[in-house]
Amino acid sequence: MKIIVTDEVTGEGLALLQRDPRITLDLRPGIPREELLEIIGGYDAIITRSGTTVDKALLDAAIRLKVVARAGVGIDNVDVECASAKGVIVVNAPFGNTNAAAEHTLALLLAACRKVPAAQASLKGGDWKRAKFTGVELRGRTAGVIGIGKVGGRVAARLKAFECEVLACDPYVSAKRAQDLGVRLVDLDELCRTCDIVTVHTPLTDETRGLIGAAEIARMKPGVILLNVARGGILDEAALLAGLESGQVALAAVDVFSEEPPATDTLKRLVAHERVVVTPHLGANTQEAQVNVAVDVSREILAWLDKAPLENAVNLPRFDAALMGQMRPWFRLMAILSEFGLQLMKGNLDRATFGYAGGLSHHDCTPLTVSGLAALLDRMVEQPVNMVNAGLIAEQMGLVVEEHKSTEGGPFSNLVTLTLEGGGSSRVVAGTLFEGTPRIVRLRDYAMDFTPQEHMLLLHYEDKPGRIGRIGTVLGAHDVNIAFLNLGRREKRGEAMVILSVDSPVPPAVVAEIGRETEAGFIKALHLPSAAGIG
Ligand SMILES: NC(=O)c1ccc[n+]([C@@H]2O[C@H](COP(=O)([O-])OP(=O)(O)OC[C@H]3O[C@@H](n4cnc5c(N)ncnc54)[C@H](O)[C@@H]3O)[C@@H](O)[C@H]2O)c1
Ligand SMILES: O=C(O)[C@H](O)COP(=O)(O)O
Repeated sequence: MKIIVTDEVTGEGLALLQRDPRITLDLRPGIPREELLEIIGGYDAIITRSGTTVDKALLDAAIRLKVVARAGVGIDNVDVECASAKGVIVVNAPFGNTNAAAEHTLALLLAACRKVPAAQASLKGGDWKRAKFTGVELRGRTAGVIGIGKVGGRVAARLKAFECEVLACDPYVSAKRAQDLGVRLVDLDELCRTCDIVTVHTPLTDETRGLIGAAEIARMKPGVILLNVARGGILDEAALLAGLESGQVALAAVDVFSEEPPATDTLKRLVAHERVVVTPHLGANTQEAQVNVAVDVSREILAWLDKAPLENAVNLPRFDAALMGQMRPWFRLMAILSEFGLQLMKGNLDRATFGYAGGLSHHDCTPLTVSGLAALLDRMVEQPVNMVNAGLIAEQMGLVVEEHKSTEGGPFSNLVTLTLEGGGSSRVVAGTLFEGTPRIVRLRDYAMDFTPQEHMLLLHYEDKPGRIGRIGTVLGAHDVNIAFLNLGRREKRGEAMVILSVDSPVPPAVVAEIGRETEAGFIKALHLPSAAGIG
């Protein structure tokens, strides 16, 4: 696996990858965009921070790319939708820099309140001035935290330690979350009207862009203190500058900008404003956080290589790690059933129904459905399909996907049934695991029992003496060795479903000959790479 690292990601955290003989790691922090576009096609994974824009143009050029790993939490620099459509997994490190960002928020707030940067510059410049740098205290003030997720929650707790009354606005958290943090949940309007300090800690989304703009600032208390250590643009920068210039905003602290580095006139004036404390997106820049996030994304990449569950994939359906662990042995059966069913289909596939019976039905079987669907579609469409893009591709194709559950598995403690419908017909194939090995136990309405193999021959005919002998004779005459045979039928001399596994592919002419010899109503040679553990 070839991995390119395009931002400053600490080597200590990447050691896990460097030690792995399967991996070649190219450290190219700060690589110019044009050069990256030229070489990205040779890489399987990219590790970034906020400094690299992983947009459609980059993803289009990244023909080999499997994983985008963001060594940090914010993924607004990654076109996740485009990555998903291409089946590229996007992972991040959502927890590793939380504390660093929360501490930095408080560092900036205190620095702004006590005029630390200006006082330091004055002293280092040779002055000894004190009155000019008289500050304000946090104790007794009302602070409003917008977004009480991982960072905002920690900021709220720290503000309380400074004896602030803390209000929070977050429409997506439970009352219990606010209660546990000891903060009062209010709406944005009340927060704006009542707080002395307002700090934003939401992700940057269409909903939060400009969440605090001119109208909100105008509603705030004169002399309000504003902070943005989340993402540039949540706190509208032009409105903030106007608020500072009018005196409505007394102090501000900004770590993040809508354009980094800040280049527009507004941003330059904001950075230069004497009542603003600024840092160049340093919220996550602690030694601890940088090791954390680098280790976290390295683990995710190794998990991907080992086909183990990913914990922080942002565009994989989110499954509990324990559930994925339990479901993993079933993935191969899902691939086999899908491949088997699809090879029996005649027309276009309109509907795929995944049925789970017995013990399995007590679990969330979505991982199985998604992996079965991915296996189906991977054989139907040209682009690679995996659990990331399977749902999207099914939707684009107009394929109806259904899941049914029943506690009743008949003689089986667990049973998976795949029904494929299309072109006016349907195909049913069911299987289970015996001691961890996939077995097919039903074809259409015939009870069967066989371990699927790479090369198989399936026939349906009227059961008469000598037919199996003829199959053996024809195959023998063409040097095709039979490994196993299983026959399913409902009554003596009735119709029979016969499946044979053979050591080598059965040529089409031999298939036709067996069909004639046995007067088969249906005969098909099947090739199941997934049964051989391939694909
Ligand atoms: N400056 C830095 O270096 C740095 C470091 C870490 C995180 N961050 C940024 O901090 C922000 C928060 O990160 P996090 O890990 O706490 O994320 P998180 O997902 O844990 O929390 C975000 C919270 O915002 C809330 N939210 C979403 N939309 C909202 C809205 N319209 N109004 C109010 N609340 C809303 C969510 O419900 C959630 O509770 C992100 O933007 C992240 O990128 C910056
Ligand atoms: O989203 C994040 O994790 C923080 O903003 C940190 O970004 P960075 O990794 O570019 O410092």
